[in-house]
Amino acid sequence: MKILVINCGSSSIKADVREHATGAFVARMDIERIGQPNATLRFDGEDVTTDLGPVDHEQALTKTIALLLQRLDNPGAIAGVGHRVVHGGARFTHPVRITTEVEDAIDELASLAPLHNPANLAGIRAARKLLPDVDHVAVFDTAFHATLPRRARTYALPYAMANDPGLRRFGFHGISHAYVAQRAAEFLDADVRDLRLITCHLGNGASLCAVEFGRSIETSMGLTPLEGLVMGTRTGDIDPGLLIHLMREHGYTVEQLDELLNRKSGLAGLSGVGNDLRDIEARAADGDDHCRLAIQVFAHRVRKYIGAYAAIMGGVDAIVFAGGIGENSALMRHRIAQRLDFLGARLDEDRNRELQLASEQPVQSFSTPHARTRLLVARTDESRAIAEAVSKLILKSDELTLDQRPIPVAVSARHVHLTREAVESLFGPGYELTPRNDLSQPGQFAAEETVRVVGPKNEFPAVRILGPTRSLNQLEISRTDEFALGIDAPVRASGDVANSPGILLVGPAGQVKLDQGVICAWRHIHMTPDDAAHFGVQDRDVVEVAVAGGDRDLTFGDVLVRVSEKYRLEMHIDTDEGNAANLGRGATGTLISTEGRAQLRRRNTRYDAVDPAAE
Ligand SMILES: Nc1ncnc2c1ncn2[C@@H]1O[C@H](COP(=O)(O)OP(=O)(O)O)[C@@H](O)[C@H]1O
Ligand SMILES: CC(=O)OP(=O)(O)O
Ligand SMILES: [Mg+2]
Repeated sequence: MKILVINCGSSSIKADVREHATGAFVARMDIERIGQPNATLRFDGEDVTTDLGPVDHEQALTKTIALLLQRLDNPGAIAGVGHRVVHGGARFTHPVRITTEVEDAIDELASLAPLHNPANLAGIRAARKLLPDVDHVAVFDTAFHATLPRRARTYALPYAMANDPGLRRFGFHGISHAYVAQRAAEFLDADVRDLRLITCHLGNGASLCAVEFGRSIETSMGLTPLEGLVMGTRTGDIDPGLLIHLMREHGYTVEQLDELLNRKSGLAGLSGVGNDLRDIEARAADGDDHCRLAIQVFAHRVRKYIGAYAAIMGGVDAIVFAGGIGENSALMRHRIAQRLDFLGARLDEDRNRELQLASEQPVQSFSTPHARTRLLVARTDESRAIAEAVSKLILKSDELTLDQRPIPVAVSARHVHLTREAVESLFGPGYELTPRNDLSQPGQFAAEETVRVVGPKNEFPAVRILGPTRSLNQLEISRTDEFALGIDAPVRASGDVANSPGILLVGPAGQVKLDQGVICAWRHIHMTPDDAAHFGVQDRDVVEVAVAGGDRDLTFGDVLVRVSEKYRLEMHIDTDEGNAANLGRGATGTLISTEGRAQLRRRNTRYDAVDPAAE
């Protein structure tokens, strides 16, 4: 199976055709200087370049894709196209098939990755037009960091802002960090799940990642790819007070700050000779002080982060360098890795200087033989990682696609459903409930009205009524509520109230004593027949759902599937279950397994005692 991988940068396009089983390159094409008077095209790393004239991403791809495919024996063999997308926001935590709706979502994130997402999207749109008959898959830089614990991904802003799922630290270069961590583990003959690694992706963009037992737990980029290390043209960390100062005292506008921090700073800004470290190193060797300073500030920042990440993980088994700078600059590696002996990492100067990566040796060590912490260089290969993700998704969906549609999770607080009769007894004859807000399930609403619920031990003064009225009264509470009320409620599917305990409800116009109807709701997923077909499940199946919400990942067993045309895809859990998984109320929209994808496993158990008419 051949996969075309497209990585559109702001001024470049890299397009590779890879054989998915071996990762071998079948053909490759590099286009550079897009947006300048003369963009250039080069195939298979050859020395000859062809001029393309002044082209944008779409024009460049339109002119060249056919030429690239002509270089294949069988151009029709392309099974799928993978696109690197830098910002996937809170929504995209695993690779997805691209639809127009996914394109729009990528577009909405453009302001958070101004150097990247617009270019990524231009490439996607052009490629989908040129190759309309194959699957296009977006693979996100942010996805690997979906496991960042809350303490690492939260900015210390006022709580409501800090808790906004769109205002967190996301992290980038995840495709590379994950790939490099895996390769390093193989080199060390260990399982990545047993290792604490610091991966240093030092390219034009640069970031570090603490990969603890296979998962990203801290990374240097944040909401945008601007936080953290010094980069080719980006500042990395800077006192936010400096921005306020520039705005107040020097009248900087938003556009000017964006330009300054993203495009005019970093190695290019300090050195004054551009963002290519090779040029900067050459000038520094000739005594240029600006270039020396650029190198010192860059290396100092990386060292600082390495120390921090070792502290966070309580130690480190290997520090892995990758990216154009990490793989090629022995000088920069030396500056960064010298005097790390206190961490158990002792640099071998000769090995560092002589080290050359090759395709047969994509990972090499440059620490002294018995160092406790290994120093490694690993060749990163984002396009191979993307090709693997795309082929995995295509192969999987050819079997049974169980994992693509994320399932929103809603946490239900205690509430009550009432019959028309009960509403009239509590609020007066002819009384109609007043809708307060719509619920996600079509036609359902939370009412303005509440009732007092009186249990043997305690009472709840105001329990929300959910409308419209139903054929049965039903009070849904959590296990914790049971203790408070002093009542033993069984775990039941909605509508299945036979032999459940009763309770006293009190309203402004009267009270209703229920003989039965108090249940602890059986966690369940509402879905349409289309969702059910997608997941390969039927109404009343019992499944397992893995959630990665807060920093308390959890797999829920015994989740009941409810299928109806009237439903919308959503899983309902109660407050105890939500707290156990650290899920914010209604906040976390998707279910993901520990691998970063929703997981829905069919089990043999079927539950047949539910009355389908009750809901
Ligand atoms: N031999 C080398 N010595 C020093 N720096 C190098 C060398 N080769 C590449 N680089 C640097 O690597 C950086 C580009 O890294 P790369 O990972 O290719 O960038 P991108 O993020 O655009 O993919 C540039 O700063 C370049 O100067
Ligand atoms: C996210 C990022 O900085 O990517 P790149 O290194 O390709 O600029
Ligand atoms: Mg890069």
